[in-house]
Amino acid sequence: MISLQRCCFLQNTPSVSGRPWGLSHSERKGCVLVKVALGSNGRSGDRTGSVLTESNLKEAREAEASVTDLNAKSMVGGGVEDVYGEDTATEDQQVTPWAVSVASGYTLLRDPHHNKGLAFNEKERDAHYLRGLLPPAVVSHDLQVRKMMNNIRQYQVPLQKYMAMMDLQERNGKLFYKMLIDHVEELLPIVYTPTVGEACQKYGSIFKNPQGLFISLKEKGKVLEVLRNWPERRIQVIVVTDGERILGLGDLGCQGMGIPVGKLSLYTALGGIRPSACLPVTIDVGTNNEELLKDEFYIGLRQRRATGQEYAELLHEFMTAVKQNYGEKVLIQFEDFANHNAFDLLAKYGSTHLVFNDDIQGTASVVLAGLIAAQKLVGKTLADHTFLFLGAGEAGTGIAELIALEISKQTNSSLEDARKKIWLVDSRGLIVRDRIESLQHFKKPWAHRHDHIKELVNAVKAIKPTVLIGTSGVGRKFTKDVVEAMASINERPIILALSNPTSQSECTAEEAYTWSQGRAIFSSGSPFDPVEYGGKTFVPGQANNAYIFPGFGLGLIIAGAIRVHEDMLLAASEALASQVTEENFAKGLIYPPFKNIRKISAQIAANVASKAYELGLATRLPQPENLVKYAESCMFSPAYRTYR
Ligand SMILES: NC(=O)C1=CN([C@@H]2O[C@H](COP(=O)(O)OP(=O)(O)OC[C@H]3O[C@@H](n4cnc5c(N)ncnc54)[C@H](OP(=O)(O)O)[C@@H]3O)[C@@H](O)[C@H]2O)C=CC1
Ligand SMILES: CC(=O)C(=O)O
Ligand SMILES: [Mg+2]
Repeated sequence: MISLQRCCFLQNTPSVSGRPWGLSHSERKGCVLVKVALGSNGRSGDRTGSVLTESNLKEAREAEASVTDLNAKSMVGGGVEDVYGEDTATEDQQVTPWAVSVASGYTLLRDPHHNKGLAFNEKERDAHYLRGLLPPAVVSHDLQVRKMMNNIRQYQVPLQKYMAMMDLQERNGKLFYKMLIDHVEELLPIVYTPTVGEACQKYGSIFKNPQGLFISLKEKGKVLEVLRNWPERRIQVIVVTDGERILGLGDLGCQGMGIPVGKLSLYTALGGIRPSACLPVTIDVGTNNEELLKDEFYIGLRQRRATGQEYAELLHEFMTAVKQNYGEKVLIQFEDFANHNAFDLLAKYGSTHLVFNDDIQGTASVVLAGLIAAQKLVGKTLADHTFLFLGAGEAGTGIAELIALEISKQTNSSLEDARKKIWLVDSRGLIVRDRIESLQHFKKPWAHRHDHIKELVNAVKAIKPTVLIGTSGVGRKFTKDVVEAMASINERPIILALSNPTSQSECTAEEAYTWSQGRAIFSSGSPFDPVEYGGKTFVPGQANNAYIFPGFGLGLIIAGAIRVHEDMLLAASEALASQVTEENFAKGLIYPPFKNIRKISAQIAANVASKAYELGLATRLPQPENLVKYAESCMFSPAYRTYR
């Protein structure tokens, strides 16, 4: 049967009568209703497949005709009859949420997947009932980008730029992605760190339309149904957070949604995954953030975080439902979970699902790439270095473990031996053997024999690291003393201040270069502008997992990988390191610029896919001959399509 009661989008509906929207103009006249074929259980049928068939089209037309009749009752005396009862409706009066679904005319202009705005050509304006809905000018995609960039640049406040970009994403997806691809270095700090951090802090106030799925404790027992409410069926990548450790900003509860949304827009712009294949998810189990719990604009569950069995059950239901709904090969990226859950989730689902923890694994891969590249600048192999971390959580121990793995492979030594050159400091000081009993499990491998040291500067003086890495989530911990100590030990100290957003960075680029008299090789998690020091310009690099996860995910997808393996992380690091050019090295950079990121992502994807084939974890057979070309050919293009 045809129902007027349910809302669904027909933009993916295969053409009926050769037209993309299914109904003729006369059929659409006054069209304001959704036409959804209901299954026997009353649920809508395949919402992305052929919703309208020839047999139910007749019914749809009849249904529409009855509405056209209603619309015809416009009153002559200036008023229009309130046929929908909108003027008289009150909250306690039950009404049906009728909605529009046909992607042509006014609706087409509001469909972000197909809207082209002023770029609709004359023929399309005729064929798709756009006449009068647009001003006469027809402009190119490029001009649209120039205009939007001009608009965005007028805003002084980064959050305004962020909101303008989110509005654009909802209005015209292809324009959003073209802008992001063409101006990646300028826009990355807006849609991603640091601005996305502020957006999450204020997400309740700026929230307009759902950009992803919210799965809260209220949905326990119904997660599969919730997944089915998402309009797209062919999901390939899910980024999921529970909002407990959003960047270095702590527990932002449900408002962490900005992170999966931002990460997935990078999956598309940087890694070429189709936007419709991306699903942002926030699991809401409450928040321990008292300010948010008191905030009238907070959009999440107003309760303290569920833990233990209640937490585990919701997560398990989600993981099971994802596999059931999207199959074995959907990639689930865990993002910004607190470390007391992150390691356990990765271990629990690593053998049953295609899962990847970006904070543990993606960060590790990007830092290892930078260190491999840095060999050219400092003339040392990885095994020649001594590493000291401030912060021994997901990022810190994740990076440490991958460095140790690479050293052990390079030197043919055991992992235990390789770990000996790596030291970590947490909030209580240097991690040493005496503390082993009280350490969380992921810190234990790093508890080497040494006297207890509380202060970082003293740890630097005692351990004499050649590489100092900040993963504490706490800003300004690389003080003048600390940087000067690094500079007194090393001709070219490697200093990576990875914590995000900028406010949490362990030091600024200016501090690193100034306090080391311009000798530091510096990169940070959030971007810093170039710095003038001693008559020279220093260009800081950005050590951010955004270099890795888009290409990594693309590699898994093109190979049809079913599991993530640590050797794939090493393969991604090698690919990224190999993209650093002599020109980059000459500027002191250990990462290539983001402006070439799609090319870089294709290289990473090819290396990761190749490793998946080698490990027998790939299911897409036969293996494409040229994986780089294949990866490039699979990438989403933001070019407009021409409509019949
Ligand atoms: N650049 C990038 O690509 C990435 C950056 N990050 C950033 O790294 C930061 C940390 O993330 P993550 O590892 O997941 O967080 P975790 O919470 O897992 O780890 C934080 C670690 O820092 C330690 N710490 C906290 N305060 C201090 C302090 N004052 N002195 C010394 N150590 C301290 C904690 O110690 P204790 O264990 O004692 O509490 C803990 O070991 C965040 O800001 C995040 O944004 C994360 C992933 C990627
Ligand atoms: C970059 C990132 O993943 C983080 O800061 O958490
Ligand atoms: Mg993260």
